Amino acid sequence: MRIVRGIANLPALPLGCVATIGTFDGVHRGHEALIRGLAEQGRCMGLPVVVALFEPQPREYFQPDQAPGRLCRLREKIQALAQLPVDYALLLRFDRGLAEQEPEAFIRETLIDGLRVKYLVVGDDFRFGRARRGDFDLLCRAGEAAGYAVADTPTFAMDGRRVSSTWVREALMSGDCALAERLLGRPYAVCGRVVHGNQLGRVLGFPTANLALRRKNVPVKGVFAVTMRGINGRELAGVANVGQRPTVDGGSAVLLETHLFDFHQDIYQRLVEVRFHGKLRDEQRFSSMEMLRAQIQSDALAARAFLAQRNLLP
Ligand SMILES: Cc1cc2nc3c(=O)[nH]c(=O)nc-3n(C[C@H](O)[C@H](O)[C@H](O)COP(=O)(O)O)c2cc1C
Ligand SMILES: Nc1ncnc2c1ncn2[C@@H]1O[C@H](COP(=O)(O)OP(=O)(O)OP(=O)(O)O)[C@@H](O)[C@H]1O
Repeated sequence: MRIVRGIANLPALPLGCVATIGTFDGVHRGHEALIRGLAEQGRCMGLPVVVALFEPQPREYFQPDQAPGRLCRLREKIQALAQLPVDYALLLRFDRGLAEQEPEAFIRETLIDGLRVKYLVVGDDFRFGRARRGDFDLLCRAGEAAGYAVADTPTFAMDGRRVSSTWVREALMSGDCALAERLLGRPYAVCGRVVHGNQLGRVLGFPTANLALRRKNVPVKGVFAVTMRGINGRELAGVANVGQRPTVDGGSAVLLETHLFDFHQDIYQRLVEVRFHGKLRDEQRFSSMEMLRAQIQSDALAARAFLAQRNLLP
């Protein structure tokens, strides 16, 4: 899969392509089904598969303070798309120019002249262009004139509900990691670099690898049984807290802190992935460090038991 920043950087696609456009937050099983269907069409037509992504996500552009916590950063989204049959991930910068572009101009410049799209798949609720005036019907009408086909996606549902990024967020907020995993097709995970904390963890007896979350809003909060990938080629087990550490007045930044079991290496600066398997409790403010320490100790035992049950303890 090639990553292309902006339509101007797309290599010439002489025969055109099959394409889809969207937010794709989390790259869940609904997205996967759509992309696999698109790739099948691409194979039949002998055309490459393009997934066009808006970045930032449109809701983040329009409502920066109210947009829901995103499930993944761009880097993770690209990693997940790279596991699917996608030839090009096209990043469309969602800025004022794009938000205010007339939908007809978007169709002409991006879809027809840029992508030379021959087959486009979007949800029938897809809206785009100035004042969200562009819709499925407009895409179809323009397609008839320009010679591309438009299809909407058959809904991919589980337990009678359409799988969506919103549902994955709801599952995580309610602490249901198992449901999030079913909807995503893999455990919910956060990637990042290990940064320095204030070294209190060692004093507490529970050193932690800290990841700065660099987002205002995260869809997970509280204490979890986790595993970590990216160190020594193994999956390490641990217990993690996502929060603001009210007991030690951790400030306003949300941190993901992971205590790995039976592990004593220096991993500062390492790029790791933390996978969330089960929620143990909400973060709390304790009246003493000793109470916090005792609680973390019982969290660690609970996490070990939880992971052992799922064969995730090395
Ligand atoms: C499993 C676990 C659970 C935690 N739970 C809480 C909590 O409920 N309340 C809180 O204020 N801090 C909690 N913490 C955060 C600790 O306050 C933090 O790890 C400690 O202050 C060390 O910070 P440092 O890494 O910056 O040195 C938790 C940490 C871990 C690893
Ligand atoms: N469950 C699904 N079945 C089929 N197509 C889907 C499904 N979920 C999303 N899509 C399609 O994938 C594309 C990208 O979806 P997008 O990420 O915008 O929506 P979403 O996952 O429903 O997120 P949200 O919950 O934020 O609305 C769209 O064309 C959308 O219609």
